[in-house]
Amino acid sequence: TKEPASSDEEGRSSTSSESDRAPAAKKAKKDKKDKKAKAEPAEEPANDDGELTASGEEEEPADPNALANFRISEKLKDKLKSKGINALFPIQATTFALVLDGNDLVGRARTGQGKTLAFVLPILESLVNGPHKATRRTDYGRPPSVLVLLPTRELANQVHADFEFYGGTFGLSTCCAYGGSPYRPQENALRQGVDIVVGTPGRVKDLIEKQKLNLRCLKFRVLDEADEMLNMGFKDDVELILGKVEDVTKVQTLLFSATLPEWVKKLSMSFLKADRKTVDLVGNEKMKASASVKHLALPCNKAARSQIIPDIIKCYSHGGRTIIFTETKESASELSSLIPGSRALHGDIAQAQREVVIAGFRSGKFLVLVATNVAARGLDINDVQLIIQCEPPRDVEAYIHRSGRTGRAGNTGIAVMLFEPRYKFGVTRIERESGVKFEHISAPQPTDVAQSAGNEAAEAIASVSDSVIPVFRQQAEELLSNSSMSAVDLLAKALAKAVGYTDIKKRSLLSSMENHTTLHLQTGRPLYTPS
Ligand SMILES: Nc1ncnc2c1ncn2[C@@H]1O[C@H](COP(=O)(O)OP(=O)(O)OP(=O)(O)O)[C@@H](O)[C@H]1O
Repeated sequence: TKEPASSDEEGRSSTSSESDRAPAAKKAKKDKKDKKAKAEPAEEPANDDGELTASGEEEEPADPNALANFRISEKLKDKLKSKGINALFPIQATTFALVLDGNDLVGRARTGQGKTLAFVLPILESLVNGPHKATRRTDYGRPPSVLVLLPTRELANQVHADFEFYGGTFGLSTCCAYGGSPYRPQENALRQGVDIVVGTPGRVKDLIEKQKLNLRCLKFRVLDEADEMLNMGFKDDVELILGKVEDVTKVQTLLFSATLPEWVKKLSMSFLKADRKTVDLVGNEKMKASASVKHLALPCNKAARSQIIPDIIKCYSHGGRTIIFTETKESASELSSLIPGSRALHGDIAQAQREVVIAGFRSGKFLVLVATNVAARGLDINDVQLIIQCEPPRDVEAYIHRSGRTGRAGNTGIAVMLFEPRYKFGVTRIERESGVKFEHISAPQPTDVAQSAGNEAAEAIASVSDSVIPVFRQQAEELLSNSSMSAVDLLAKALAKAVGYTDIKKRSLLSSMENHTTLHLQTGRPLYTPS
């Protein structure tokens, strides 16, 4: 298998048939947008199996993407509403009927636009109320009806959780099959029979070869983030798994990603039916990365990274979560040891520990994750406000997916990319290939950072109980009477000390090095060099 912990996992508007064809930190205020999807062609309401209704009355009738306008059963609608989902996002609205009506599909939309539910919802409806209802097995020991392949274990877990949550409402069972975890529970579940298997290619291949996983009753196979599976060396495994399905006419194949490089196109030509549909909500638009993310570039020497990153976090994370991406596992571990309160995540960390780290980050036990590309794809974690990339990544897809961990589901976010001043061409390359227009900023100056820390300290004072006053009053009075300063100046000093400042240092605007000063020289007349 290619999944041992050592193999690092760093590793969409037109619908057509393929056969046819430093700004000041204060300025960067978080503004939550309306999460509602904007108008995309919605389907005709339909009735199915007596369970589905399409009254349109309980939703906002004006919204063509309201749940009521789709063949979604009441049970599932209730589940969606319990998560605050009242309308489909454009990628979901555009693909729903295509999948439910039995088509193979290639779906592409920018990061954070809801591609997961774009396949989860129609698959569930198809199995329970749609075309696959009649032939779906429900007996003990049944082989799965759905196989979803994803590049990383964390992502497999996340998609598994969605299928469990939404599929559970119909009594469908799901098994998550990924490497680095014991075989036994996965094999037991498969022996008893499951409806949906979500997994990473290495482990899925192993289970097939050990004859624990049988694909003969498959109705759906889904490839999510297919290009990353190629990057991680899963090409052969993916092709082998797809090739295991004997009667491809009975299987629907769905392929979703925010990026569609060449291999993915080839894959879709070889494994999807000739009359497959393509829904590409990115298309030839220049901007391939998330448009709800503010993309910033900041010059920073390698040596200054650990000094500057905490300050970037203070200025731009607005108290939310931050993910820092490094190019190597070593630098992820090293940087995390230098940034207080952060944890590392990469492919050399044991699987059980990786799960603890992700769970801790999701629940807010710690707010800064230092990760390799293992966290670049698909991860959907609430309130990630800031992404920092320590250097321009080698390929543009990595930039698009990493920066897409923020600004999800209609929210905004900030992505800061650091670069060595002498390698500025890396920024130009990402700009050219992704369509992102970076705003160039310089390192937050210590005064900016101190100011935002001071604001926090001033807010924190409100939470201090009055019980401290009698204890500290005498010192405060002595301080005031012995000093020539005003009470306000003394309080300012006390605030500074409370947030750890005894002095304000300068920082270079060019390299972010501390105690370096940037000089801007101008002459009144042209200078000619001997050359
Ligand atoms: N119709 C909807 N209304 C509101 N929120 C939604 C809707 N659909 C999905 N979401 C939420 O949007 C977030 C992003 O969804 P998802 O992870 O599927 O995005 P994605 O397109 O797969 O992104 P990526 O390319 O990064 O994997 C999730 O938190 C999801 O719950």
